[in-house]
Amino acid sequence: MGLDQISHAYLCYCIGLDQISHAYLCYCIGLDQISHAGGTLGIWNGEEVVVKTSKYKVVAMAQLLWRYGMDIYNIQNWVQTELMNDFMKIYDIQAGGHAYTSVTDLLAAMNPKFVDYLSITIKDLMKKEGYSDKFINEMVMGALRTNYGQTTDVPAFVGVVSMAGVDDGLWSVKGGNKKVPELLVKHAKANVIEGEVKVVRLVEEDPPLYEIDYKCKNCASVNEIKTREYDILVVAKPLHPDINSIKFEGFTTEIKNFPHKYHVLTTTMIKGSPNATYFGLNSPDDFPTELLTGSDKIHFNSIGKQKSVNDVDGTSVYKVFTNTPLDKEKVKTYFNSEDDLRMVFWRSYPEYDFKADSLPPFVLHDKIYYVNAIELAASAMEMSVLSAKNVALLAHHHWTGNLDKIDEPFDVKGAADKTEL
Ligand SMILES: CC(C)=CCC/C(C)=C/CC/C(C)=C/CSC[C@H](N)C(=O)O
Repeated sequence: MGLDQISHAYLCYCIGLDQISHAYLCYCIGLDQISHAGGTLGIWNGEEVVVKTSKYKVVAMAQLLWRYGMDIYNIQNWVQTELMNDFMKIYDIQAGGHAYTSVTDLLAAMNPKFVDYLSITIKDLMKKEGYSDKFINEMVMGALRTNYGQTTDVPAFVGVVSMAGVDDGLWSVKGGNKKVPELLVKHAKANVIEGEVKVVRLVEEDPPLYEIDYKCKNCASVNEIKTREYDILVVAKPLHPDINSIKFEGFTTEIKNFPHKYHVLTTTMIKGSPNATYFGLNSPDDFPTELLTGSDKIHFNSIGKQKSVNDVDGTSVYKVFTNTPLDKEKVKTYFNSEDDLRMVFWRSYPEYDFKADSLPPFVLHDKIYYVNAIELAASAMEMSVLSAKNVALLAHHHWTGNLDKIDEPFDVKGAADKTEL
């Protein structure tokens, strides 16, 4: 999961407080919001900024209507209203205790169309829906390059999530996204043991008993290996050969890594001033808050002006996403001055270059669960949250034998009568 600075209010839902305003819930667990309203958007085609919006919402809408016609209005009705409402059904579904063993069944419970969206590209789907090439090649491509470092050839589900990720109403968590897991751990009163799991061993079969060997982080000897026993395990790390170092031992059916590739992204944070001349702008102040790019021929994916996690102004920090490392020459091209620069290479999310019709399951073995199965449909912290809740419900139902809540199609209309968790 790539943790971006932007997130949706309903994240807070995952601690099980629902049905009231999500912003209020964030407040309840001690999370404040930072608004990103008043930001501007630009699209760079490699030669010029083809569109740059005003900080005033009405003017910005008029500018986008001028360039993209009704597509800009239709996308809001379709993604931000229609599909988002379907997506939000998951909160009623999970409040009713329903859980799913496969990603496709979980998506189908929100809207069966979401499953179809795994096997058509966003480009083809949007063409079918009547969107223009200009809109797809600039706006949809720009959103995908900034959110996933990829193009409009990705499956449509991750494509629509990406479009939701450039919505005007996004906000970020004051203090940084790290506050979310920190507070969840606190509210769950979990006993956190810091260490790196090396081996998962099946020691007894029915009911299963697992032994974990882990490299202890805070032990006197750094390389000390400790062992503990568990009845239920949750894997929340991609099972991919480049990322995973956990060995599964003693299983009759082997637990293997999955073959899907992860996208290697370079994120460079630069404290400085953008080179207005290079981008054909009058001054660095004209640089848009978020500059997207409309082609995979352009070296950078996006440049975004960052808001401090503590909501203080005037930081002049820009985040540059590139698919290859950003060298000194390119930094000089894009920026006039550079007071500080930090660069990270990381496997940020899956490479969505496959037909997503054979996704990993949520259940790897009796009472071993896999949260990361969801990110092959779409990576986002909101997706991880609902996957985590699904896995928690599955574990609870398997433990208590409440199997009729698993993989049952869900009637959203009757949801209100059924909530019981
Ligand atoms: C419209 C539909 C079907 C769903 C939208 C709900 C949703 C998951 C919104 C998240 C949008 C968002 C903030 C995306 C950011 S991109 C993800 C990021 N690169 C990551 O890997 O976490």
